[in-house]
Amino acid sequence: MDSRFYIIGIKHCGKSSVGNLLAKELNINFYDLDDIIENSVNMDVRSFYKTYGKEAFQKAETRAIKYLEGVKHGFICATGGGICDNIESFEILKKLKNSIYINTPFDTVYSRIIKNGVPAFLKSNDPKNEFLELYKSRNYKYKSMALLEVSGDNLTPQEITSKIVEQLRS
Ligand SMILES: Nc1ncnc2c1ncn2[C@@H]1O[C@H](COP(=O)(O)OP(=O)(O)OP(=O)(O)O)[C@@H](O)[C@H]1O
Ligand SMILES: O=C(O)C1=C[C@@H](O)[C@@H](O)[C@H](O)C1
Ligand SMILES: [Mg+2]
Repeated sequence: MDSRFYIIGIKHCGKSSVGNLLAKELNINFYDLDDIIENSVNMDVRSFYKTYGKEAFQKAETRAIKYLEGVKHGFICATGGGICDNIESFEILKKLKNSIYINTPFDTVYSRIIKNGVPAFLKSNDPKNEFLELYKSRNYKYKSMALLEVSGDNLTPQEITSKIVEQLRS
C-alpha cells in the first residue's frame, strides 16, 4: 500500500481530526497543509488570506503540495478546504490518485464553522448562502479527485478513520 494520502473535504468536515487518527493507525507522519503554509509565510493562514488574497494564498498552497512531493516517507496530509479550487494543486492531487474525501453534510459543517466566526474566504453579507454555493460546487470537485470517499455523517472521527482503514485494506 502506498502510504501517502491527502484528506480532502470542505472546511470543518473533520480532515485534521481524522487525519491525525489515521496517521496513528497507519504509523506514519501527519501533516496539515495549512501549517506548512503558515511556516512558509510566517503568518497564520486566515490573516495571510485576508491580507494578500486568494491568488497569493493558492501559490503558497501549491508550494506546500510540491514540498510534500519531495517527502520520501509515508504520511497523511490534511489539506485546506479550498484545494479543489486551486487549479495547479487540484491537477497534482488528481494525478496522484491518493486523496480521501470526507463528505460531511452541509448543516453539520456550517454549524461547526460559525461557532468560530465567519471565515476569511466568505465575503458576502449572507455567509450561509455563500457557503452553501461553495459547498455544492466543491462537492463534485472533491469527488472527481478522490481515490475514495467516506461519509462523515453522524460518525465520530474514530469511526470515520476505521471506515477509511477498512476501505484501504479491501
Ligand atoms: N466526526 C466529528 N464529529 C463531531 N465533531 C467533529 C467531527 N470531526 C470534527 N469535529 C469537530 O469539528 C471541528 C473541525 O474539525 P477539524 O479541525 O478536524 O476539521 P477540518 O476539516 O480539519 O477543518 P479545517 O478545514 O478548518 O482545517 C472541531 O471542533 C472538531 O472537534
Ligand atoms: O475553504 C477554503 O477556501 C480555505 C480553508 C482553510 O483551511 C484555508 O486553507 C484557507 O483559508 C482556504
Ligand atoms: Mg484542519
